[in-house]
Amino acid sequence: MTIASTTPPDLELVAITRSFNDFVAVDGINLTVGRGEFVAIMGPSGCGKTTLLRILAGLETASSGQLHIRGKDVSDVPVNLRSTRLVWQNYALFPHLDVAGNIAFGLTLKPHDKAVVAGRVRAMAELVGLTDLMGRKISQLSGGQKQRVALARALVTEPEILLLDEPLSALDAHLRIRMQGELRRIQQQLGMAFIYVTHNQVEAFSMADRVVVMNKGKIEQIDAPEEMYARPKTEFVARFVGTNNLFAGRIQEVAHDRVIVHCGHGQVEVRTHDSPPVGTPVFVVVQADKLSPAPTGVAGENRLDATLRGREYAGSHNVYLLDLVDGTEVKMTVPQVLAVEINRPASAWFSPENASLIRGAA
Ligand SMILES: Nc1ncnc2c1ncn2[C@@H]1O[C@H](COP(=O)(O)OP(=O)(O)OP(=O)(O)O)[C@@H](O)[C@H]1O
Repeated sequence: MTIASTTPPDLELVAITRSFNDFVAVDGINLTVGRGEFVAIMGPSGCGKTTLLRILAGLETASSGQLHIRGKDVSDVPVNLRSTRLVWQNYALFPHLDVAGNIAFGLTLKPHDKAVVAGRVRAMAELVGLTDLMGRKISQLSGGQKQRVALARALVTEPEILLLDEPLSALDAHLRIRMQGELRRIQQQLGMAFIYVTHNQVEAFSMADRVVVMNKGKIEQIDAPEEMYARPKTEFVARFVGTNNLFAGRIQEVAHDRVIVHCGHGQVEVRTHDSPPVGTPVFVVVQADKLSPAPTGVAGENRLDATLRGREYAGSHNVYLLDLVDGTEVKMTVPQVLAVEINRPASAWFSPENASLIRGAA
């Protein structure tokens, strides 16, 4: 008889909650992170991202719930014995030590053979691209180089999971994009799970295998970036992620995959096999880049007759702000400049295939 061996996930959170007096900062979080997965956590300021990361690092204790790393309950394991390491934006490097000394620091906390330390430091320096700077003082490094040192110092201890709290936010836009690619390469090379807290959606969506959106201490949605972007599941996520338009209405008719929604400005058709029943309040969600200018005076499906309120020039595209008759504000993103004046009528339309439904408030 053979016993099936199952590999436990790198991380498993079960109903993790953290309260500060009466205030619940992290509220019943359930999350499983598979082996070597890159998970980004996003959410507005104060939603509990950092508190959650600190609980994983052992810097904060959960009020209740269970925390397993590779199948072991580590809820009571102190920070210095956790197999997690935290990297954050204020590198917290030692100015009196050089690059090599900073990287080696993590290893000096436990007894290690000198040759082993030197070998591991060299390997980490190579991994993060610091080999030529080992003798430099920290004050002689750029922001990007300092972040590499902080990363190497965390990785040299061979954690099972790396936790990153806004690690790139102190870098300029150009360097940030470069470091995003570097971080992803390092993560894949090591096959290590990364839990990455960021305010930056582009960063989260371009790097992560899955994105977690938090709101008021709870998880709103966990999904692959493409899925989260194309099919937000709650009103909060639809408003938080990307540039979505939301039209409030009620399901009026359902016929196979053809769903008619009665909205404040008129009827909208959506193609979906997954419609709630007639009468249900919903939001029709359409991304701003799925709207196109509609010719004037031509009737058509999902036509939005509006007034142009403004235009924002965004380099590669233009964002047009439209007001519908019921006051709903709409954003339309198009590459071209339209021949329409502010405060004059403008029309847009979208295909029923490019709209999705989420449940609205009852
Ligand atoms: N030690 C503490 N005592 C009391 N309240 C706290 C404490 N630590 C955090 N909080 C509160 O818990 C909530 C969540 O804070 P947290 O730092 O986790 O949010 P965040 O999502 O990381 O925010 P930001 O994006 O601004 O860093 C906030 O309202 C914060 O004020």
